Amino acid sequence: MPEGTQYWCDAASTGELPLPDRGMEFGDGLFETLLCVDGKLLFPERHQVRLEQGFHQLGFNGPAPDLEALVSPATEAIAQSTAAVLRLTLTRSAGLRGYAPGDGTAHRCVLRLTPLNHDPLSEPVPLSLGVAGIRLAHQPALAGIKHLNRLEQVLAAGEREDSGFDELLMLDMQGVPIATTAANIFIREGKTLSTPELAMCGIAGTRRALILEEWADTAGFRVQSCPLSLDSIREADEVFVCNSVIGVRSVTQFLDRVLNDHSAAAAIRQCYLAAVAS
Ligand SMILES: C=C(O[C@@H]1C=C(C(=O)O)C=C[C@H]1N)C(=O)O
Repeated sequence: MPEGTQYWCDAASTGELPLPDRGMEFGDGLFETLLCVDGKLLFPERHQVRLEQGFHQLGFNGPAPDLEALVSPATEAIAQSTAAVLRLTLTRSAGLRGYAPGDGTAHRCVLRLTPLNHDPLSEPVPLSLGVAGIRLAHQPALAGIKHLNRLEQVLAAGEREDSGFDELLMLDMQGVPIATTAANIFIREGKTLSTPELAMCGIAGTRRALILEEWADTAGFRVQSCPLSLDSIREADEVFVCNSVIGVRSVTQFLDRVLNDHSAAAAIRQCYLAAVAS
C-alpha cells in the first residue's frame, strides 16, 4: 500500500480489523471511493445518495448512513491532504455464525486514506481499451450499488495486466457492454452521448450521474442511458470513461481502432473542473 496510507476502523486510528467482520467473510457491505483535493472531498452529496441507496437495497437496518459523520475520524488527515483517495467501507454488523444478516443495526465503518503522487485534476493521458473475457453476472437486486462483491472486477483487472491494454471493457452474460473494470463508459454519436443502462449489473458511478444529470446538457450534448453493443462502441465518434478518481478520461484506442476525436470528453472535463472549483 502506498506510503502514508492511513486507516480508521469504527473511528479508531488503526490498521487492525476486529473479527468477525461480515464484509471480510461474505462481502456483506458497501464502499465508496472519494477523491480528496486540497483538503476537500469532492461531490460528497453524490456519494451520500449512492451509499444510502445501497444501504436500503441491501436491507441494512437502522438510520440511513451519514457520510459526513462516517468520514469524520479522517477529517484532520483529509484537511492536510493535497491529493488523496478516501475509501469508505461499510459492513453489516456480525450476528450469529452464517449467512443470515440478522437484524443488527450497528454497522462497521473502515476508512482508508491513500495519498496520490500526482495531480488528479490534471488532464489524464488517453487510454487504450480492450475487452475482458470474464463477464458480469445479472443480478438486479445488486445492480447499480457499490457493494463489496468485486471478484468479477478483480479477475478482469488480472486479465488487464497481461492484455497490453490500459483498461478492459466488461460485458454482461449476453455480450452487452456495461463498464470497464473500474469506470463507467460513454460513447458519442454526433451530438448524443450514451452510457450503458445498469438495470442488471454494473456500478452507477457518481461522475456518470453528474454527466447524465448536469454536465452533458451544459456541454451541449443530448445524453441517454441505454443498451450499447460492441459495434456501437467500435463505430462511435468518440469514447470516454469516468470514475471518482480519474474524473473523465478519453479512449484513444478501442481494440484495433484508433480514436482521435476527444472533443466531448474535453468539454465534459471542463464541466467537471468547473464543478470542482465551485
Ligand atoms: C476499487 C476501488 O475503487 C474503484 C476503483 C478505482 C480504480 O481502480 O482506479 C477507482 C474508483 C472505483 N471505481 C476502491 O478500492 O476504492
